[in-house]
Amino acid sequence: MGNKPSVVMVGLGYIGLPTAALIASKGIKVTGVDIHQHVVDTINKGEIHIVEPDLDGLVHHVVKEGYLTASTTPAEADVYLIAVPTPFKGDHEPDISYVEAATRALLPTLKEGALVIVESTSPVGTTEKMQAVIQAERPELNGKIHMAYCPERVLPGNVIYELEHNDRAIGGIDAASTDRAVAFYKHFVKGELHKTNAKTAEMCKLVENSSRDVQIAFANELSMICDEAGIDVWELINLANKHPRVNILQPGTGVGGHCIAVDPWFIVSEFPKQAKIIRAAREINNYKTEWAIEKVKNTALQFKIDNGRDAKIACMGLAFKPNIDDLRESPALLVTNTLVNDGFHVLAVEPNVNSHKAFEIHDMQEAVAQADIIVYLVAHNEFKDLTVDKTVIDFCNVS
Ligand SMILES: NC(=O)C1=CN([C@@H]2O[C@H](COP(=O)(O)OP(=O)(O)OC[C@H]3O[C@@H](n4cnc5c(N)ncnc54)[C@H](O)[C@@H]3O)[C@@H](O)[C@H]2O)C=CC1
Ligand SMILES: CC(=O)N[C@@H]1[C@@H](OP(=O)(O)OP(=O)(O)OC[C@H]2O[C@@H](n3ccc(=O)[nH]c3=O)[C@H](O)[C@@H]2O)O[C@H](C(=O)O)[C@@H](O)[C@@H]1O
Repeated sequence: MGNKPSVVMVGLGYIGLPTAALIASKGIKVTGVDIHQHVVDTINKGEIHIVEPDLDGLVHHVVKEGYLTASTTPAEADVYLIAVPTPFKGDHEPDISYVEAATRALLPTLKEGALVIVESTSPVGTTEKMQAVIQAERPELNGKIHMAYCPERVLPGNVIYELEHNDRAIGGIDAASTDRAVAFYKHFVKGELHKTNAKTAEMCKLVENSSRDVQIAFANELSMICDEAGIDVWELINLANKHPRVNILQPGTGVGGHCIAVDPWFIVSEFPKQAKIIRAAREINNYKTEWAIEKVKNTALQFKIDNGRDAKIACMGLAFKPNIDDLRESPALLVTNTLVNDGFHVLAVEPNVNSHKAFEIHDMQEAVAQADIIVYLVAHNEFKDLTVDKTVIDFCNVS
């Protein structure tokens, strides 16, 4: 490997594309690989298929300069990175079939001295399993390639900055692999690079997201206790956080997105007897969404008893968290969908999205004027300046 390695990035989604573009921006030749032809074609035009601030300019630049090209098949390279999906299947079992398919796709191009890095969030032991796949299919490379796991920690919406500046945990299958991977990340990461082994790095990623899930579950549990007790949970948390060693997170409509709501299950499914708090947190955060649905329904039914007609309910926000347009695994969307499907009169509002296949998206002011009940599901900035003199149900401290 010369000073600047050649790189293949397998998977060109929310993680793979920004990472490939950042590496390419350092003057390193990157081949991005994706199974979807339209993804490859879009990138080769210097355009992007996902929404992330500042990504379009970066991709346009590195494609134009010839440092990033996309393809449906891998080329031979010094370093291979894998950033394909790792969803769960069935009863919350991790599905590593995409990582295995990506690993198998690399097999024909692997050469002695190559470094293979898994970045996909993965259950503990995945990197060793992929090592076994390579050993079985290319036994002549045994002991002659390096492998490591390096999880991604970026926050959607701030990916380009965090990719470069976050610290990283890097765990090889052996010390030499760790050192190789650290040397590689030094080309484009300014954060500290912390050495460990593959299993610890795999668990580290799962633990980071589980820790946040547990902390949010505590806040959500408090919100339901306070509702029963007639206490303002936001005031309570604010007061409790004045303690020098207390830092409670914010309750909401539930926990969404395709990571924090997924990754803790990878620990629970592998360690079902031990992972009691982690499982409880997942259940509490899911229950918070059901609880919210019941609360809205009960308020609407009481409105009907009092007024002799159906309530018009403005559902304020559909995204999985504030100030983004991402609706994946969104508790707010689940609340809105459930109310619509159960026959309630819903006016859906989402300032960051123009249209939705299941229902009309209403103008914010128009919905507030028309509605009888205003339900704040996501704390979008746009909602904070609204003046509302109707019944308000606020799950996210907007009002
Ligand atoms: N999106 C996020 O904010 C974060 C995601 N992660 C993890 O990173 C991994 C990737 O996630 P995203 O980039 O969000 O997923 P994504 O769904 O946006 O992108 C994955 C890409 O991989 C492609 N792909 C699937 N199988 C392939 C194969 N065999 N060969 C080549 N390409 C293939 C898909 O077509 C897709 O374009 C997951 O494990 C996720 O949990 C980790 C931290 C943050
Ligand atoms: C430990 C951690 O902060 N992980 C990050 C997380 O990104 P994500 O955008 O999913 O996290 P988030 O901002 O906490 O939002 C998750 C969900 O939790 C909710 N949420 C968040 C904080 C809070 O106090 N209360 C609350 O209810 C949000 O509304 C949202 O529905 O998961 C990412 C991932 O793994 O994909 C990871 O890279 C990010 O660094």
